[in-house]
Amino acid sequence: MIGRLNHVAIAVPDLEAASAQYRTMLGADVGPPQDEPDHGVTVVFITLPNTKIELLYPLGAGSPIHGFLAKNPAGGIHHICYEVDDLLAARDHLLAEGARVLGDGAPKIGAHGKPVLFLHPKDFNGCLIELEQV
Ligand SMILES: C[C@@H](C(=O)O)C(=O)SCCNC(=O)CCNC(=O)[C@H](O)C(C)(C)COP(=O)(O)OP(=O)(O)OC[C@H]1O[C@@H](n2cnc3c(N)ncnc32)[C@H](O)[C@@H]1OP(=O)(O)O
Ligand SMILES: [Co+2]
Repeated sequence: MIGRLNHVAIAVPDLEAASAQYRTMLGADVGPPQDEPDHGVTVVFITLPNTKIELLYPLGAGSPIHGFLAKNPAGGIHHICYEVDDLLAARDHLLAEGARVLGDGAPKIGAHGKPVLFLHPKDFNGCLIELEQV
């Protein structure tokens, strides 16, 4: 069911510093900050030859990454995103298997303009999973 790795997301305490570090120290192709108010985050995408890195910074008081950054003040890997062909079929399969789909179960439009869903980290070995329909 899951296909390619779309991105690995890293929550960071300073988006500008992290962007500059990837650009100058690691020599990466770093995009501009992009506010995602529906998701409560500002994101910066870094394009690698085989996948993307998503730097995450909280946006607004209700950001879902506030708790994570409080527990990990230096930042840390926040989620990984796998591509799927049919997000609703994937969701229904996962629910039938007993996995928890976060939020109300309805896909939201993600940072790439495609529908996304998140799966509870406690159901997947401590790793928050995002599924993106491609
Ligand atoms: C723009 C878009 C895109 O790419 O298109 C994005 O990625 S938006 C990316 C941001 N959006 C999201 O993350 C949406 C889905 N996320 C959520 O709904 C939330 O962040 C939850 C995953 C439910 C966590 O919420 P919250 O931190 O309030 O819950 P909590 O403190 O009660 O945490 C429950 C337990 O899960 C752990 N926990 C929390 N966040 C975690 C993470 N990212 N990875 C692994 N474990 C995590 C906590 O340490 C805690 O474990 P212990 O009990 O053992 O201490
Ligand atoms: Co993401």
